[in-house]
Amino acid sequence: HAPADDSLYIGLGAKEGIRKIVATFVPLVLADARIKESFSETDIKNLTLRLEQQFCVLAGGPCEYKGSKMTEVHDGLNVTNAQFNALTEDLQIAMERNGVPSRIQNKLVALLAPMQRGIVTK
Ligand code: HEM
Repeated sequence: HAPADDSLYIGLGAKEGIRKIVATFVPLVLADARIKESFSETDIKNLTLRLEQQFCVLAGGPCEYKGSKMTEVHDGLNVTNAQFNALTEDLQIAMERNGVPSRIQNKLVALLAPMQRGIVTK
């Protein structure tokens, strides 16, 4: 079969680029008054690792996501659309700060959008 399209993965800076984006993203989330409360009992090291894996897989990179299903993880957190948008905004800021072109930023955000249905429960 045809090789996987890894142009987004490359655009994000491959494994090291994704690591840096997540390393910027997580502290932004934890400082964001709109959503930080949700993460008060979260294992941040685990969250960081899972986000790296998930973004890598979504971008077409050579990774495996070994976390839980999005519906299971976020069930009971009462996540709102506004919170989903706040988190997405933080991700865009994180990508911006790491020099990711907006065309590439938009591609990752577009891949996250369909997850909204499984994450937002309120
Ligand atoms: C595109 C949107 C989102 C994505 C891709 C995403 C992705 C993830 C991933 C990969 C994990 C780790 C799963 C694991 O440990 O196995 C996680 C955990 C978590 N997410 Fe999200 N998430 C999103 C939106 C949100 C929003 C909007 C909130 C709340 C404001 C939220 C709150 C949490 C919390 C609290 C945890 C940790 C749960 C725990 O420790 O049990 N997430 N998320």
